[in-house]
Order: sequence, then structure tokens, then C-alpha cells
Amino acid sequence: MNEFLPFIVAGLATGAVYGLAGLGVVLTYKTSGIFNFGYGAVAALSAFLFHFLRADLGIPWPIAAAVCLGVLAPAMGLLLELLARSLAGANETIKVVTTVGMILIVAALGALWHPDNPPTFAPFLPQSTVRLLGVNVTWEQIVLFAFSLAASAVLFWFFRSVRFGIVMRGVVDDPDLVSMSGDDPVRVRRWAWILGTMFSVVAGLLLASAQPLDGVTLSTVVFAAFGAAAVGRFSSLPLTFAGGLLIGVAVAMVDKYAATVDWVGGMAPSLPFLILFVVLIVTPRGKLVQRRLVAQAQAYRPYHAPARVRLAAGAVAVGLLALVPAVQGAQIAVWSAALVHIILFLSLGLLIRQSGQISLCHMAFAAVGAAAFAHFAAVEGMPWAAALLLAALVAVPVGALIAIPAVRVSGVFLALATLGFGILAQQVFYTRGFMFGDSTMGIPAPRPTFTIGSLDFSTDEGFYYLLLVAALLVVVLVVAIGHGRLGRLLEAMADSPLALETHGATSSVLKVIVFCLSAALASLAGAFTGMLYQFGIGTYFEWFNSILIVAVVLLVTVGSPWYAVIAAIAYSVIPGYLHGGATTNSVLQLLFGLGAVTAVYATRAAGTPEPVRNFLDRLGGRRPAPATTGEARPAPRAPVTVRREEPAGKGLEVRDLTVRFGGVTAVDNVSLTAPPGAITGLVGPNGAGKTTTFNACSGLNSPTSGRILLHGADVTRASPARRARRGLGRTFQRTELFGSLTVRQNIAMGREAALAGGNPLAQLAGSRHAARLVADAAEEAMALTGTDRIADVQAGLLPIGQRRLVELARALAGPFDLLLLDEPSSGLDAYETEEFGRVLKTVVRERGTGILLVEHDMTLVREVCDRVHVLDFGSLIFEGTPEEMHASERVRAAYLGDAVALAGE
Ligand SMILES: Nc1ncnc2c1ncn2[C@@H]1O[C@H](COP(=O)(O)OP(=O)(O)OP(=O)(O)O)[C@@H](O)[C@H]1O
Repeated sequence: MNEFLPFIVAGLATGAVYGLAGLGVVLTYKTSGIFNFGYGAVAALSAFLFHFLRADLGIPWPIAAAVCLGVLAPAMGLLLELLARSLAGANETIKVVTTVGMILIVAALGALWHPDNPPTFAPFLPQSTVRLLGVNVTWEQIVLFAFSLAASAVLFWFFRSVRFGIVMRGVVDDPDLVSMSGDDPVRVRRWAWILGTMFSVVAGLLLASAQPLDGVTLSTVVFAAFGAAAVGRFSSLPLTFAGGLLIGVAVAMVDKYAATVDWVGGMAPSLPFLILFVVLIVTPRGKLVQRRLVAQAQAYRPYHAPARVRLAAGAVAVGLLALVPAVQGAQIAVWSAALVHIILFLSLGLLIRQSGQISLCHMAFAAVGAAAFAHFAAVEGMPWAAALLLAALVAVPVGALIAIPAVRVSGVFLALATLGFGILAQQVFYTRGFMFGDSTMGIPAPRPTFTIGSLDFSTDEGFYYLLLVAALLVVVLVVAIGHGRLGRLLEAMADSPLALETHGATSSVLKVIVFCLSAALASLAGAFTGMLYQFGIGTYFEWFNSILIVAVVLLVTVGSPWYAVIAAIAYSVIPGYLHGGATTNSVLQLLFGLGAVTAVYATRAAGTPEPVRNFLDRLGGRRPAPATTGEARPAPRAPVTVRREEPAGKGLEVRDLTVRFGGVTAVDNVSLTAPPGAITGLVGPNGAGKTTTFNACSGLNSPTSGRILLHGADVTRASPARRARRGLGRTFQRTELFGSLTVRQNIAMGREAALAGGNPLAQLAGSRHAARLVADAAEEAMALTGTDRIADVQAGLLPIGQRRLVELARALAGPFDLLLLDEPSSGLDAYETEEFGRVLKTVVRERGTGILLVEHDMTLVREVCDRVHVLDFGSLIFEGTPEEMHASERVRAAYLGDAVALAGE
């Protein structure tokens, strides 16, 4: 035991600080819904300030620490709260990039402050030792542990016993309740940010000891707190602190074995990231609650010039790039790097721009490509092309590995998992022989030795042309993907994975495809990077650059593939011409960081100006764009004749369904049927359990007990997509449209998603016959609902009434014989509701579709429903015809109770 004790003591000391830092992370995440990826950056900034005051100005450390805590922490806290508030309505990627941008800023500031070797942060706590339990313990360790424990205890007490602390805990769950109790949620959050920032400042000062004063290193050290927060599932404060202790001790134990066990070497600092990654992979999906405080962001639709204009511009761009060796021969390396970056940015754009996924480990994919190519080509002596192809293929399983967290979690958790993986990959794998060899020089990455005519591809000029062709091929591939089924599915997934699933496409398969594809392309870029510099080595692929390139790709808001070209020029060519060396790079990094932090404004302001659009449209012979606002009311016409489908089966049966959420029984032993060719109403007061029943039917929640049968087959365990493919469609209480697609594309996706299904090949592309089927189904659904008049309007811009119609049309375009419609008339005026009812009746009459309708509008229920089920407090209290329902005392009492409750609010 004695041999372990010193390590356990050291581990507990650092672990307590990790725990403390983790508490700050959880605190701000819980109260604001914004995960602060810049947490380590704030810590680094406080270490900078402390060092400046103490070492440069000679101020005693207690005063320096007081300035950090009393001035820097509140100032940064207030700034961060403002930033967090500005992110209301922004999408997850923007939220991540905004706080990630702080790392770029602080790292750049640090590099500008000390351009050469950064000084070391001198310990300020006593290093003398005392003997405790037979172990030598430094006073620093004792203070770290005692201080962190005391600070955490005060925080727990504050949250449990102090009124303001209790309010702070409540603000994320129910801000309205907080307002009603007389507190201002903004003030509460502001204090939470200040408190959280104080924790990061303290963590910065305590963890920086003996570390170099460089922003990236310090941020990484404090990132260990993310591992602790993951153990606490980003929610529990005591578990987070315990997680910190666990990580501290685990790191110390790994350190103990590092000297003797070979494979353990270098693992200690990456252990928190391993734990972070593993927790995100193994934690049951429902346990990681993504905090959502704001309405879904409105999707932004980039302008695309007419095809003719784009082709011409592309030809000019290629022509100009082809001239580079002739006119800019001296800078050919810089331009070659830009071509490689076009490939890298396109591969990243496939994820973060086209599919709404986040990857903060893209450089790791590139590193795999560089290492694999160098091994295959230089060590194994394979032919160049075979080595390149195999290098791309080697990255595919790595992409699939990252798709695991992507399938399980999204948004901030995916960002964390990929960040953890990126750091882990660099710290554990880059340094191993199997990646870049045992020499610090890396492994040679040979250029091709073949020639075409007088063009020798091993020369700088020849290699440049080879890169130009490769970049062009990747551009063509990405454009083709964008125009094909895969591209449409990816865009739809970016807007609403939920809608895509409930229309039949399995989004997990789609995610695996896009991660594998993206990893393979990034791997190609990595292999070319190696060839460009003639060596494959880890330093070209640092994790930090993964976050830099995400910021770059997101900030250039022009359409695909142009963003990649412009971003590559900004990233590689401009610094090459400025000749400022490291300082120029730091200034650019600072600018990218500032851009990332303000990304929400940049992307809001994005868009091609109207005159430019008009000019390009005229140039390309395109008719004027349709109005983008949905002012015109699409008066539904007389229903068109629709095909009678095959007679539907037995319809939907819900048997003894019970759904509990913790202690709440939302649905209690409910049985009902929705037969084909009829409209069945499901009504009840607010909170009665209607949506929960719908979600159980379509597979969006797991029933505690009971069964769901579709046409006689038990689908209780089937995924939402599988149920959709079996004929069950639905709409949502809060509409789930593909906001960046047009109305026509939305409706077409209603059928195409089901055709794509869960088969990877079917998701990649569809046949011509399928395309006709999709177009016909969309036309018919549009005519039926009157949405053909707004077919080319972007769905995200429509008012609520039209959104409902589009959602219905999308469901009608799908291959569904049973539809679950969740409050479809809310937001419609009386006229629209009447028309809506007519459409429903037509569909049921002509197609034999069965409809289960959740509805608060009793007039509509009376007019269209054949039978009605009434829920109250999760239990079925009535079943009969609408007329019988209106006569029922029990139903009246349930509604009256609700009305009285409402009146009393
Ligand atoms: N994910 C969840 N976690 C915890 N409780 C939940 C969850 N979803 C629903 N509930 C609770 O279950 C009960 C039923 O909610 P549900 O949304 O199904 O009612 P509803 O009849 O659709 O109400 P409304 O008409 O207002 O939409 C409510 O008390 C609600 O607070």
C-alpha cells in the first residue's frame, strides 16, 4: 500500500482541483444551457494575468490572486453571460464555435506576449514537505486539496440551503417559475457565470503551477475538468467532484506505471479525455440531457447562383489556379498547401455545414491519412496510388469510431467527445512508432515518381498540378453528393433529425456514412500534407488546429464548394504572403478567434446581397427568385382526386400502455385503436399524456410497459424509422420542418426518406424511377394541401399556419397508411382549420388512411372524428363518438377542472 500512497495523495490533490473546475463547468452549463468550451481559456488568461502581476510587476501573489478573482473573474463572467445570451436562437455548432473561439484568442494572445519560449508559471504555494501517514506531502498539495474541498463544500451548501442558490438551480429547469417567484432569470444567470468563472480562475492558478505559460497547454490542462463533468453527467455536482478525484488518482497511478510499462507511457495527461470519451460512448442516451433553452434556430439557406454562372466561375477559378506556377512560382508551396486545405475544408464542411454534425478532431483523421500513407509508401514500398487509396480507407474505421458518439449524442456532447478524441489521439498515438515512426523526424512521405509528358509529379510544380487535379476531383465529388440523395438527406438531418427518422430514414446509418466519408477525405488531405513537406509527422496535425479549422469553415458563409476555396486562401495563402512568421500566424489566429466568438453575428448577417443575386440570376438566365416571406395564403383548393392505395391493415393498436418519467406517470395503462379509413380523436386537457402516447406509438420514447401494434405486428421495440417504413407517419406539436429546404424539397423528403431507409446503398443514391415516384408523391401532396403555391419558398421562413400545412403535406407524400397528427390546427385560423378538416376527410375517404388526431379544437374534432378517446392525468376516461363525448359528464368535469385551473393562473 505504501508504494501507492504518495501517488494517491498527489492524485487527490490535483483531482480535487479537477473536481472544483468541473463544478464551474457544470454550474454554467446547468444555468445557461451553454457549454463553455473556453473554460480552459479563461483559466489560462487568469494564469497569464497572475504571472504578469507577480513576475513582471513584482506584486505579491495574494494581491495578484485577489485581482484575478475580484476583477478578472467578474469581468469575464459578465462578458460570457452577454455572449451566452447573444446565442439565443443560434444552432449548436455556432454555440460550440463561439466558446471554442476563446481558446483561439487566448492562445494567440499568449503567443503574441511571448513569441519565443513561454516562461514557466512559478509555483506560488509552499513546496516544502511534511510527513503524513508516512508519506512526504508538499504544502502545495495540502492547500490544493483543502481549498478545493472547502470551496466545493461551500458551493454545495449554497445550492442546498441559500435561497439564491436554490433559485440558481431552478433557473434552467423553469425560468418562468423563477420569474414568477420575483427573481430575474438574467440576474441569476449572470451570477452563475460569475461564480463559474471564479472557479475557472482558481483552477487556472492552481493547475498552472510549473506549466509553460502557453494558452494551448494551459487550456488542455484545465480541460481535464471536462472529464470530471462527464462523470457527473454534466448535471450532478457531487458526482462531478468525485469524478475529479477519481481522475486525479487515476492519472497519478498511470504516472506510477509510466516508467515501467511501455504502453502506459504518455497516457497520464490524456486519461481525462479517455474518460470523457468513454463516458460519452457508454452513458445511456437519455441520461445526457442536452440543455435547450431556446427555440430551434431558424435554418439559413445559402444562395446558389445559377448552374451556368457557377460552372463559368469554377472554370475561371481553375484557370487562375493553373497559372500559379507560372506567375507565382516562388510561392508554390503556399498555394499547394491551399489546395490541400481545400480538400480538408470540404471534408470538414460535409460534417459541420452539410450534416449539422460537429467534429473537433478533424486533424486526427488527417494524421491517420498521413501516417498510413507514409507507412504504405515508404515503409512497405507500395505503389503511390495504392498507398494513397489505402490511406484513405484506413481512416474509414476511425470515422466509424467517431460516428459512435455521433449516433448516440449530438450537439455539445458530440463536440466534447470529438475534442476528447482529438487530444487523446495526439497525446497517445501521434508519438507512437506505429503512427509516425520512432524518429522525431517522422516518416518520409514520397511524392509520385511518374511523369506525364514533361510534367514530373515529384517536382514542386508537378506536385502542384497533381494537387489541383485532386482538389478538383474532391470538389466534383462533394458537389455531386450535394445534388444527390445523400446530400438531400444530410441537409434534412442537419435541420431535423427527428423528422427524418419519423419519415423512414435511419439517421444513424447516415451519420456513419458521412463520418466515414469525411474521415476518408480528410485522410487524403493528410496524406497530401505529408507529401507536400515530404514527411509525415504529428506536428502538422495538432488538435488545436482542429478547432481553428472549424472556426474558419463556419465563418466563411458562402455556399459550397466556394467556402472551401476562400477559407483555404485565407488560411494558407494570406499568411504566406505576409512574411511575418509566427507573429502573423498569431494575429490571424486572433482574428479567427474573434470571428468565432462573434460567429453568431457573422452568420446572422450572412447572405448574398439582393443586387448581386439579381445580377447573377440574370447572368445565368434564371427567373426572379420567389418571395421568401410566406405572406401569400395558400388557399387550399377543392381536393384533387387521389389514388386509392392498397387497403390498409388493422391499423394502430395501443395495448395497456404505461409511460413513466421518473416519478411522473404520464400515461397510465392506456389501450386504444386507430383503425384504417377513419379519423380517431385523442383529446384531453393539457398534460393529459397525449403527446407522450404519440411518442410511444412512433418510437420516440420507451414505454414502461404495454405494447404497440401496427397492422397486427408488434413494433414496441422497433425504431421510429422502421415504424415509418411500415406505414406510420406523424406530425409534431411544434412543427419539425427541414427549415433550410424549400417547401417542395420538404414534401419530397417525406417520400425520399422512406425510400432511403436504413440501407447505406439506398441512402447514397436513388434510381430514376425512385426520383419520379418522389416527384409524383410530392406534387400530389402539394396539390392536396394547396402548398404548391409556395413550393419554392424556404420552409424556415413560413408562418405557423403554412408550416402546419407543409408538415401535413410531407406526411401525405410519405408511404403512410396511418398518420398521427399532433395538434395540427394550432396556429391555423378558422378558415384554414375548416380546409384542413376537408383535406383530412378526403385523404381518409380516398386513400383509406387511418388518422389518430390529437386536437384541442373541439369543432374540428366533432366535424372530422369518427370516434374519440379522452385522456385525463394519463388515464383513458372516455371512448365513444364525438356526440357522446359532448354529452359525457366525466369528460366535461375533466375539461372544467382544466378550465378552472387555467382561470386561476
Ligand atoms: N420527457 C419528459 N420528462 C418528464 N416528464 C414528462 C416528459 N414528457 C412529458 N412529461 C410529463 O408527462 C405529462 C404528460 O405530458 P404530455 O406532453 O404527454 O401531455 P399532453 O396531453 O400532450 O399535453 P399538451 O396538450 O399540453 O401538449 C405531463 O405531466 C408532462 O409534464
